[in-house]
Amino acid sequence: MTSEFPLIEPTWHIAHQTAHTVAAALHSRRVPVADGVGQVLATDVRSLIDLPYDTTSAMDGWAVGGSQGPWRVVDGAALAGHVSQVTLTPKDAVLIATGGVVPSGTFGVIRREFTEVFGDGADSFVRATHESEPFANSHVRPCGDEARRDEILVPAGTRLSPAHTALAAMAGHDTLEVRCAASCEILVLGDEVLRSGIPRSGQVRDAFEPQFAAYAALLGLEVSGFRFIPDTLEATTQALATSSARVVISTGGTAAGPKDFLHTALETVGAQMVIDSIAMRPGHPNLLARRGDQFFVGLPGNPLSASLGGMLTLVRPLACGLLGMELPELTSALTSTSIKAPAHDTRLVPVTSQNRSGTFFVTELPWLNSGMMRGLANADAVAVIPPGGVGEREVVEVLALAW
Ligand SMILES: Nc1nc2c(c(=O)[nH]1)N[C@H]1C(S)=C(S)[C@@H](COP(=O)(O)OP(=O)(O)OC[C@H]3O[C@@H](n4cnc5c(N)ncnc54)[C@H](O)[C@@H]3O)O[C@H]1N2
Ligand code: MOO
Repeated sequence: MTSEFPLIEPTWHIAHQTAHTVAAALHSRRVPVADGVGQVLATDVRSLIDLPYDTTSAMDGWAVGGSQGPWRVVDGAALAGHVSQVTLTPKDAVLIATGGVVPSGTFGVIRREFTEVFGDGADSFVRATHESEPFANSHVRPCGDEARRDEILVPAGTRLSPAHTALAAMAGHDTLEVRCAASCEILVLGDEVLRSGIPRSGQVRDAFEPQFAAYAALLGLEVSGFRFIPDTLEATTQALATSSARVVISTGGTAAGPKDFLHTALETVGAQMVIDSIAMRPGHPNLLARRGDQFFVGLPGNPLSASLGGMLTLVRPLACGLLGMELPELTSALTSTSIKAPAHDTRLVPVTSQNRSGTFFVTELPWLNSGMMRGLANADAVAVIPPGGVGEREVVEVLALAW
């Protein structure tokens, strides 16, 4: 059987899509509902009840049986947590609390401050003091108003927010089925990288340790380790061979320089190339390889190339695929000025975006050399510029940042 891989220098769109397609969703596990926040839902959450379960009052006041008062006060107050057994006739009223189940025969509820009670004992009456209430079903929250039993409330593949877990609990769930996290290890290759202090001639401050563990976590990966690897074939091979993480991200060593060993090391450990460089700038040398169900993503040493070509183009869709989430969506915007791109490569461009009367305009930032981070640090989105570039006020695709 011949494999469709490796893809050598595919287009940016194919690389982005392929990194998602090759990842099969991981197993799932059951967690208490509150622990679901931040996790990715593995199965749809359906309502286990008609929500709300009861027809209740939205106000403290009086449930009345008809539109015309005064109404005689009857016993059997409908307080929250207590179901009144009363059946109201059109001339009856019963005390009701917010959240109380409305008795049968209720025409509507009048809030307490819009009423007056007169008489005493068995001859107590209530009258309305404002014309606005009651009306049919005033302040009544009908059963099933928010959802019907079995209705899908949160679809599988959603990263759960606090509001999602609250909704799931209100719909009767104690536990939720969420995706197991994909473990991830980050290997920083290179002799010249300095982990702290002021870089001197021949050195660069490492751009990856300060961002990638948190960045990978934002993508839903569970970072199990971070290792700095010297620039030798042995050390690189050894690092790849000993990593048991599901996703191994390396930085540096992707090009053809005298100390760029990544391709050879990947071959030595038996990894099969899936994507070998991408027709994009910056980020051309990014690669994706796999060994069984383990993925290796090789990012270039240049910080912007690693962020745009590696994290945004390969690692994010891969993480989404492993977590059973959709491929990150591309939206569209208009360019506020022309943006250049090479004749045969897609260019990823950090931009700022402005909403002008409902239309989004994107503007290219300065500082976009592949060794820089200042442009991306000031961006709120990334524009995907097709080969050849675009003019002013042209439609372009836009990717949201992960943060
Ligand atoms: N002859 C060729 N040379 C290069 C090519 C090519 O096709 N042919 N491609 C260029 C492109 S494009 C890129 S991108 C880089 C890729 O470089 P590598 O992945 O091999 O990475 P290094 O050579 O190790 O480093 C490149 C650059 O990045 C700096 N770096 C490395 N690690 C870090 C770090 N942790 N933090 C900050 N900066 C880092 C390093 O000092 C270099 O300046 O290759 C081009 N060359
Ligand atoms: O791909 Mo390199 O990132 O153009 O500098």
